[in-house]
Amino acid sequence: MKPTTLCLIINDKNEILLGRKKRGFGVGKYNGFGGKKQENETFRQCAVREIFEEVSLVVQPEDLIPVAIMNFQFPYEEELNHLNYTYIVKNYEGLPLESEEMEPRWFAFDDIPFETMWKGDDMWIPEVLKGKLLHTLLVFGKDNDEVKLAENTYVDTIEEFETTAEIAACLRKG
Ligand SMILES: Nc1nc2c([nH]c(=O)n2[C@H]2C[C@H](O)[C@@H](COP(=O)(O)OP(=O)(O)OP(=O)(O)O)O2)c(=O)[nH]1
Repeated sequence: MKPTTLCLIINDKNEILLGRKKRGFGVGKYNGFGGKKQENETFRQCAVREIFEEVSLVVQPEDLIPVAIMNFQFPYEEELNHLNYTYIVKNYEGLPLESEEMEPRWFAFDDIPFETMWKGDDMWIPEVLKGKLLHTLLVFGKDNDEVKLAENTYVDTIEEFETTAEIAACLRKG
């Protein structure tokens, strides 16, 4: 199960920065910024690196606010399964720039383009934007697109671990 990160960047006008993915898995969809964690880095370091690579913003690891542990399950293509830390980011330096991977755009919270995003996003992103902390399970169908099961568990804190085994154990506890 691969470890990944996802970052929802928010400005002081209460807009969210999303990127339209230009290539690879999820191409064409708007999403937060993030990707696979490398072995030599922590989840927070991964998030900081991915934000810089994908949209040229500089974020300090301590300015990442963990808001969800996402369990993305693809039963028809299990190598796509991933456990993910999602962060909200309110402190960043620089201006968002388009990269080879992402074309960024700010959206008002009531204008998030869920119709051009991953299908389950409308059931959990609004919750974390409201300040809720979540453990979320999303199970995708045969086309790796349709959502077969979506389950939010509301939690009091997001515990941070560095191995997928520890994260999986934490999710089993609820
Ligand atoms: N918002 C959202 N993102 C999803 C969902 N399902 C899903 O796989 N993703 C995203 C999260 C990750 O950015 C990506 C899968 O991880 P990945 O590491 O293979 O893809 P990537 O191309 O973004 O990563 P990388 O090459 O930059 O490391 O897909 C979903 O339901 N909602």
